[in-house]
Amino acid sequence: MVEDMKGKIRVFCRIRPVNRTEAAQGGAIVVDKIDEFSVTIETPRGQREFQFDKVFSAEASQEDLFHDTNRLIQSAIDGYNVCIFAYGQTGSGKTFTMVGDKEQKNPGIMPRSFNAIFEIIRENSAKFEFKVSAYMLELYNDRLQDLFVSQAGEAHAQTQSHGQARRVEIKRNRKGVVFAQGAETKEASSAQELYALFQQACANRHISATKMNVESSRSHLIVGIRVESKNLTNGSVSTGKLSLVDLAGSERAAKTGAKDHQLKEANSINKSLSALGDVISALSAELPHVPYRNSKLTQVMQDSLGGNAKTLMIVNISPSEFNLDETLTSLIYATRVKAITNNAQRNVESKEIAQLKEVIMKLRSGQSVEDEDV
Ligand SMILES: Nc1ncnc2c1ncn2[C@@H]1O[C@H](COP(=O)(O)OP(=O)(O)OP(=O)(O)O)[C@@H](O)[C@H]1O
Repeated sequence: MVEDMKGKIRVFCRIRPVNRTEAAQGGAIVVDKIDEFSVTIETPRGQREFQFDKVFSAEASQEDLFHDTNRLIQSAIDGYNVCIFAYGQTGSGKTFTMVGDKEQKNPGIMPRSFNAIFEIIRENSAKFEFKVSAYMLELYNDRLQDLFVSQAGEAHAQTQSHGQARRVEIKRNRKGVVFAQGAETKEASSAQELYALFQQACANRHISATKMNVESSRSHLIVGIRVESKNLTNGSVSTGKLSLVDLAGSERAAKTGAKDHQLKEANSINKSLSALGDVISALSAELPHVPYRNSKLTQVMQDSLGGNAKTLMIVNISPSEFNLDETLTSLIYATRVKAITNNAQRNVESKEIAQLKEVIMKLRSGQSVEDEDV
């Protein structure tokens, strides 16, 4: 059974507090939240106003933001394909929003989602049986890295298997849901376990960044959580996916003074983000061809943009005059995303289909099948 729900991608705008560099420069504050849905920006050519599904001021807490995000976690458990992603220039607060601060005094959407998933599971455990599994990837210079495979481990595996590192490839199933073929998927039975997996992934991300002598925030971080729930009354099985994406910064190379490998990296980030921009333009203009295949990032996000997902974009911006150009660009970009329509579908299979799939799995793995299995 598939339940359809057409809807626009929702876009939140979050303004971060003025930082020390900006304060030291003494630049003016040019961004203002004028009501719950509107933000203005003072440009040399006059004031411009932008509307979003919600605007969060610099005073908004992580709880405030999650309060408005929480419903999507329930949707993922109900069998929808959900994507939440943060977009914005470097230092605009994407990682703060998605992950939180380093000490986790102010956890962001990812750790809060882990807790919320298992809270909902606990509340429904009398009627449903749940299975939660996750994959965690980073995308750097258009290369996908499985964050459950440590760099050191991979180097070892490469020598062991004559240089054959496992490749992660982005594929789509019959229903158009994206999955990462070749990526390790790990099960978690509590929020703590899921968070421990996330920490392991972050540690591997850090190792890989150090080896390449780059900041880990120069890569895109993709966390995919699959929630399978079996209705104990009628045996139907629903499968939802929650994708949480912390994109790399969107600033121009010229301003940051990037050189050599930094330039290559900035170009690659710009390439993937501009491919994302092209996809967004094509979708918002309802063009017949959408160039998803132009980068790995757009392939990863294919089902979240114009696909079958319920998607939320959080555009993070700086309030300061110093970042005026980038902020304006981000706001224009986010406005285009708002125009994209997705067709959210709930993935539920009847008891009979779920049983048949189990039988096929057993047969494929060489197990015997009993009469009562069919
Ligand atoms: N809403 C906020 N409240 C308090 N501090 C914030 C907020 N947003 C961002 N910060 C702080 O600003 C700094 C930069 O934020 P963050 O690292 O999240 O930016 P980013 O957009 O992820 O940058 P990059 O693209 O380089 O990864 C961090 O020290 C972060 O803790």
